[in-house]
Amino acid sequence: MPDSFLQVNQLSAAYDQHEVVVNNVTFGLKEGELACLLGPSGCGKTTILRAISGFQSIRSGSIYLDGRLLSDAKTSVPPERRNVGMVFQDHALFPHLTIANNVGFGLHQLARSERAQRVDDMLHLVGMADYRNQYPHELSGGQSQRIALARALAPQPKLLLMDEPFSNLDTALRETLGYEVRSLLKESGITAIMVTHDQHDAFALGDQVGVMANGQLMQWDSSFGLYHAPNNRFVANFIGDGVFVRGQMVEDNVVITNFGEVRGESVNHQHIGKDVDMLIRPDDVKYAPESPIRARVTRKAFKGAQTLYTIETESGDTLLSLVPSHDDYEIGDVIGVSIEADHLVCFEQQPA
Ligand SMILES: Nc1ncnc2c1ncn2[C@@H]1O[C@H](COP(=O)(O)OP(=O)(O)OP(=O)(O)O)[C@@H](O)[C@H]1O
Repeated sequence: MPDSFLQVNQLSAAYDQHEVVVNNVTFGLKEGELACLLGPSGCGKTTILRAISGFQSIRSGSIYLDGRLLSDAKTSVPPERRNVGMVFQDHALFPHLTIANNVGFGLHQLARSERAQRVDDMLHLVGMADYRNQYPHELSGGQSQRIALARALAPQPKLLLMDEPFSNLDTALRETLGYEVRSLLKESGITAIMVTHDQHDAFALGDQVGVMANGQLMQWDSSFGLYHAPNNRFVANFIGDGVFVRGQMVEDNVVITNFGEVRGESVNHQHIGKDVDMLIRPDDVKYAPESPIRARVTRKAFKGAQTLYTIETESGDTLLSLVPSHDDYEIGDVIGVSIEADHLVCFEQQPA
């Protein structure tokens, strides 16, 4: 039985005779939540959306929406009966229809006056009411994406799927539009999944984020959980910056490294007494002039408010350190740092 509003259970999917491209994926989404699917190109994100929308049959597993079975190995409710809306990367607006007719396109079942009212509501919702009589070629990329969103929301779907909706937009616009879309979905209580390549988008927008690799879901968690408690090396490497240092977990919350003891709350306890590779994030490495841990700056990347330094400790370990950019150091400078890791993220040590 489904536990969540959208429940995807052990989903596997393949194209024709090809091997599976989505492998045993399970996740649940509560009503009104926005999830982001994140992962490298070709890892199966779009295929999951296609399976949920009904354009892709599934090999095994099941998909339930609001308690209703949409897909399993034997069942496939047709896309138009799923009550699922889609927004694509390229907007896919109909060029020969006005903006109003684009938005009203999926509303043929409504009476004319009701349809006009719904179109009007949707155009107001996305702040595009003044454009109703214009044509898609007269709109900017961001405006087109708003219309694509209005069109997908017009039939009042139970679930909205968005496949890289901002990828053709410049950084400033994608950020603004991202927040707009999130608040709009929250206001309307719409449950949604957004596929993205961009972890900043995923972190900023998703209530839940799924990280995928090679057709598998590596972790389904909050952004905080993915960053601070990645449950495998792939997620640790893929999410955020960081380096692995070698050490030994001597107690639950203590790892001894070549440059000293690091304390923090352990997120994987099974390594006590073992050699480990420990993840250290740049925000764990604080500038501390008096600290006995001395390190030489080997690289710097100015990021505006902060500078990301690559540093090498006297013990020969490489670390990253994020320092407010008011403190400016040159390559070759030796600085003091302290390691303040709230969480100890350790994995079984790999051969050097
Ligand atoms: N129509 C198809 N026929 C055969 N294989 C396909 C088809 N569409 C996608 N694939 C393959 O399925 C795998 C997953 O593709 P999918 O589009 O789901 O990945 P993705 O994570 O969305 O990638 P991207 O981020 O590049 O869009 C890839 O290896 C891809 O080559």
